[in-house]
Amino acid sequence: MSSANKPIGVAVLGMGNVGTEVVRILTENTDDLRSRVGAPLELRGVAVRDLSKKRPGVPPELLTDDAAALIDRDDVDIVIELIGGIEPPRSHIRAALDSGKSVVTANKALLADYTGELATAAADSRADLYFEASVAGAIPVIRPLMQSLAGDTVQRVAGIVNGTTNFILSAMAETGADYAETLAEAGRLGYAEADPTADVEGYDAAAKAAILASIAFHSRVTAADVYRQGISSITPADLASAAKLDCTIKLLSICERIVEADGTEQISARVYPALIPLSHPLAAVNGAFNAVVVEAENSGRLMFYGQGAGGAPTASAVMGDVVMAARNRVYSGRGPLESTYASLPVASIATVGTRYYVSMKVEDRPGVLAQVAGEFAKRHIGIAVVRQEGAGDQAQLIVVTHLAPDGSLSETVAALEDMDAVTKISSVLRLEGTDE
Ligand SMILES: NC(=O)C1=CN([C@@H]2O[C@H](COP(=O)(O)OP(=O)(O)OC[C@H]3O[C@@H](n4cnc5c(N)ncnc54)[C@H](O)[C@@H]3O)[C@@H](O)[C@H]2O)C=CC1
Ligand SMILES: N[C@@H](CC=O)C(=O)O
Ligand code: NA
Repeated sequence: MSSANKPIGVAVLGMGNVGTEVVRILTENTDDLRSRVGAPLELRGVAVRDLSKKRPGVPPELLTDDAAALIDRDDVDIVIELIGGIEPPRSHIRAALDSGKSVVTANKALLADYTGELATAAADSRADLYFEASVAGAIPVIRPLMQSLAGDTVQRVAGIVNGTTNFILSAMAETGADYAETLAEAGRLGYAEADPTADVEGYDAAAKAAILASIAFHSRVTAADVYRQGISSITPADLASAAKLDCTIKLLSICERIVEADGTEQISARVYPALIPLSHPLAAVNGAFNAVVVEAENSGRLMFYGQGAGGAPTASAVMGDVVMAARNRVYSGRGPLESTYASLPVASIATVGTRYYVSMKVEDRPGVLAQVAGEFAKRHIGIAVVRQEGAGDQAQLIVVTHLAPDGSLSETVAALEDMDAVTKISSVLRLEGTDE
């Protein structure tokens, strides 16, 4: 048998939402995959946690609960990690890479903090580490950033990168659906993480922002570098208020190159729910769909859109990586290596400027509006819109600002909280996607 025909042995770790679909594609599409790779892709085994669970369509002799032994087999060339979380995936991936096996993973939580370690292990043993599925599910975004845009200078990567929260916010905005029920449905549909706190508190989107920023800006950004705020405090009242301003609310992930007047550069990486105008392209991204807008110096603006979560869409991205890794083994190629030469520092959120929406309960009496406006004016924050909703005890004052530094806005909110006439700060949200 020539080396071009030698089978490539594949091991799958984890058979949940994504693993089940990957095993299905590997077993259903063997002929096409063989033609595309240039050699048969042979499934050697599937590591699962519970051997007693029925797995229709999977030959029982392929199932094992000993992932380490499966990885160690001589006839395994590519390890597909779909367990999720830090351990045991980190140890399994290290074991595979250290022994020269290629790894494909969808594990953004792990990559956000350990890409450095894993990429070094891959480089040392000349193995490949692919992770297209880790950001925005089916949407090709890692490969475009790492390869297609490798000759350009990326300025901004921003968008919606968490399907679960987008599914929840879309349902709340469209039908007034209940937050908890919609989250449970996202779990049933295979969108949510094993612990959905990762989704709703923005950890998942922050991990993805860290991965995107690292690649886009050739630097090492970890999850802890990303400013993060989730959607658990967004209320139906916020969405209704946003609608009155011709806006909707989306959980945004924003990675930007900040260039100071003296030419020094920093990265801003942040995740938060924000109002965006209904006319903005991201406002039309609903359900578990994701969209990523990339702006680079020479390419201009590029928009990537598609299914950001779910078993089959995510498996599509995993399988694209598996074919790449397999071809590299057949034809002695190499996948792209980590690039961190720029080592740009990450800016503090306090220095980042955005527009704000502040909603507060105030006493309904003369002079309050002037007092509130005065606190914004003291810190040189311009007000674009002031609106009162309701009256008496229910009076709600909405203030939308012009561009303001995060630090000044935080000081203003603290001062408003101290005012007798302000009984409650109901929400402080950012407003993105407008011209100023
Ligand atoms: N579900 C989705 O839409 C997407 C998921 N991902 C990522 O893909 C990975 C897998 O996600 P899902 O399939 O949704 O998770 P899941 O929780 O449905 O599946 C994980 C599976 O791994 C099994 N498992 C746990 N410990 C194990 C062990 N020690 N050995 C073998 N199996 C073990 C669990 O029993 C479970 O069946 C995660 O890293 C997730 O963040 C990435 C993009 C989208
Ligand atoms: N839980 C994640 C799954 C895909 O990455 C999400 O909802 O986006
Ligand atoms: Na992707």
